[in-house]
Amino acid sequence: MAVRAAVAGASGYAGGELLRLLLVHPEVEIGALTGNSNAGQRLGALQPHLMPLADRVLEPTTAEALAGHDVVFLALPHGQSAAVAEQLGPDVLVVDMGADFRLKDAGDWEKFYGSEHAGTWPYGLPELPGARAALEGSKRIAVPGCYPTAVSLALFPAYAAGLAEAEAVIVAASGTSGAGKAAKPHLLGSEVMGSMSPYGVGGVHRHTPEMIQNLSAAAGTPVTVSFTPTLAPMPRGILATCSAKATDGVSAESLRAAYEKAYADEPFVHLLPEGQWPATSAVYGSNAVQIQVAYDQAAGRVIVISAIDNLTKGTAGGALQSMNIALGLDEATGLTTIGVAP
Ligand SMILES: NC(=O)C1=CN([C@@H]2O[C@H](COP(=O)(O)OP(=O)(O)OC[C@H]3O[C@@H](n4cnc5c(N)ncnc54)[C@H](OP(=O)(O)O)[C@@H]3O)[C@@H](O)[C@H]2O)C=CC1
Ligand SMILES: CC(=O)N[C@@H](CCC(=O)OP(=O)(O)O)C(=O)O
Repeated sequence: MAVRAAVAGASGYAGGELLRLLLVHPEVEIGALTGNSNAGQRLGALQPHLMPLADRVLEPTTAEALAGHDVVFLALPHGQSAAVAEQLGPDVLVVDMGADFRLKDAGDWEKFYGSEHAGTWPYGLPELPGARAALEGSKRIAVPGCYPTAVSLALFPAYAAGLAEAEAVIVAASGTSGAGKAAKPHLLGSEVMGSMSPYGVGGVHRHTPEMIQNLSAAAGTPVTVSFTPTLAPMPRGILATCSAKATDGVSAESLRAAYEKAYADEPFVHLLPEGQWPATSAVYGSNAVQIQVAYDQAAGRVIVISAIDNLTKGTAGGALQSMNIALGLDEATGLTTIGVAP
């Protein structure tokens, strides 16, 4: 019997990417599609690439519209999910692609998001230690942020293997779709084209506590994170350059061995052959993660570089991968590691 899925926020980038994937998921039937300011519009006018759904009309995002489904995906701005989720009942699988339920520490939430903490749900990054067990059979899933996905997958094996000191420095570039569809002055084509620029500098980006949460759990001790995001002139993709001081005795061989072991059986994470470097173009439109490691002996630092598609593994693909686990389906159902190139 098909899994009936509703998508709230179907007019946005994350909702659109999710629908692109759901349309080819063999176990899913697409139910209600909701929006906010675009309620009443044809989906074809908003997401012209989703041809089979072109004549579907968006409903307002209400509990009534989302009732009667096995799975409800919430692709809403952060702060909007809790009020919707609490009306959906405990038997529906609710997958929140926003930030509302990712953080464990209410103080962190209040500091970085400026509102009351709604709670903490099982975290939808299956590759992290213990994450799959928490997702199996769960009726609630918090999908990670796009940067924390790229950064946590890059660095957690080094921390879990005791190869990195508890301080990480991360500079990551994101494509502009990471910021959503709503018009913002710094995202105008004339500002973004042909230019790269930093934002959220100095420990203020709201993904910082999420990275700290994941890396500290892997290290078993608090890890400090200095995170600098940058905006790149491309529609999709994240390239994260992550480093940490190496612990005593680390070698290029021990570093590589730790990553080979961590990712040997992961269907979506590819530790690249030595000499090959991650590229956003190689993961475009796919759920794949490319990783490469290096030991900078002179600086005594572990360097790990990861590439993901922010809309796929960074949100909609990760959401679907976690849904598959929660429902007892094969984890890779409906997902591909095949990118679009050139
Ligand atoms: N873009 C990305 O790469 C990633 C996004 N996410 C998260 O996914 C969520 C959606 O992001 P994204 O798709 O990029 O954003 P968009 O701005 O592209 O889309 C936002 C969606 O939410 C709807 N919406 C806006 N305000 C409200 C409201 N008050 N109540 C109900 N619905 C509302 C919009 O409807 P309408 O258009 O009809 O007004 C639209 O469907 C966010 O929480 C984001 O942080 C997570 C990881 C990566
Ligand atoms: C390029 C860009 O602006 N990216 C967004 C991250 C998108 C995301 O993952 O947001 P949520 O945590 O709200 O889900 C940002 O830096 O705010």
